[in-house]
Amino acid sequence: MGAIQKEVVSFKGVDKIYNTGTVALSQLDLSIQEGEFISFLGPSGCGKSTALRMVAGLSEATKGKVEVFGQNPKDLIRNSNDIAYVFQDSNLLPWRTVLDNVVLPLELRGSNKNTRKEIAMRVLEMVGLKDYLKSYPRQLSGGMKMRVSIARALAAKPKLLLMDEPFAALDEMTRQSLQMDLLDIWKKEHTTILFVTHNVYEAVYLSSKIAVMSARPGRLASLIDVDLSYPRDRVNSAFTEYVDLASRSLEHSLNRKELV
Ligand SMILES: Nc1ncnc2c1ncn2[C@@H]1O[C@H](COP(=O)(O)OP(=O)(O)OP(=O)(O)O)[C@@H](O)[C@H]1O
Repeated sequence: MGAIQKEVVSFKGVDKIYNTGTVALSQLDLSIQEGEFISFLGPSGCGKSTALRMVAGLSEATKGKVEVFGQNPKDLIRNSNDIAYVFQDSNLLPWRTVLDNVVLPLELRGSNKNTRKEIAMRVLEMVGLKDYLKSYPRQLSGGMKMRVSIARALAAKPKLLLMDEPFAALDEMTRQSLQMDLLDIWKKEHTTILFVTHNVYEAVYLSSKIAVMSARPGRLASLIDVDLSYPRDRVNSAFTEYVDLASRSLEHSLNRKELV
């Protein structure tokens, strides 16, 4: 008998119309369960970031409802550390060391100095940077900065990690190495991850589920369960089949070609 799954995020009939008149999302319905690694895959401008921002309580639905752990995301963000957000840019404070950047969210929550350091060491070890505590962001490569950013997000032990194209600016080797580490972290921390990408290979490599979005206004074009064990082999034929499936679904959603 399977374990009972708990709903982490729900979009119910969500529309988002910006005050410029842009319809970013239309009738988005989606339920995300605890422990899932779900990717939003879609063309540029289809509303992926808009959807993520709503989950983070940074933007509100024009119509419909977004809930996280059954609550309004704005309230949840205000009252808990349950949600953390990692952006494409690492957003580190240049005048703070690696350690001081990572402890920042804990500092803001008022936890004591020893606890902060202990937690920071743990998460920096997880991302392979425990020897860089005293370095400044300018002394790090792009991949290392992103690792610090991920460590900072993990420091508050979030139950839900939101990631908006975090590896988009990195070279392919660095991207692949961070993808592997992220999967290890996901397994270790038992967190739920909502990941935005427009890279089909990245979505198939990482996700337990892929939400393919259609071109603007963004709707859910299809939901793909990626039934492959981890770690995944990028040259395996089953992997390639999922890449084909997701690519065709994307193409279909752009109305360029009908599904065969
Ligand atoms: N604050 C805003 N005000 C007005 N329009 C906006 C705002 N934010 C986003 N949009 C518009 O809403 C649409 C969806 O944007 P969004 O950033 O969510 O797409 P996306 O799928 O994440 O794109 P990309 O992959 O290029 O980052 C776009 O047409 C964008 O121009």
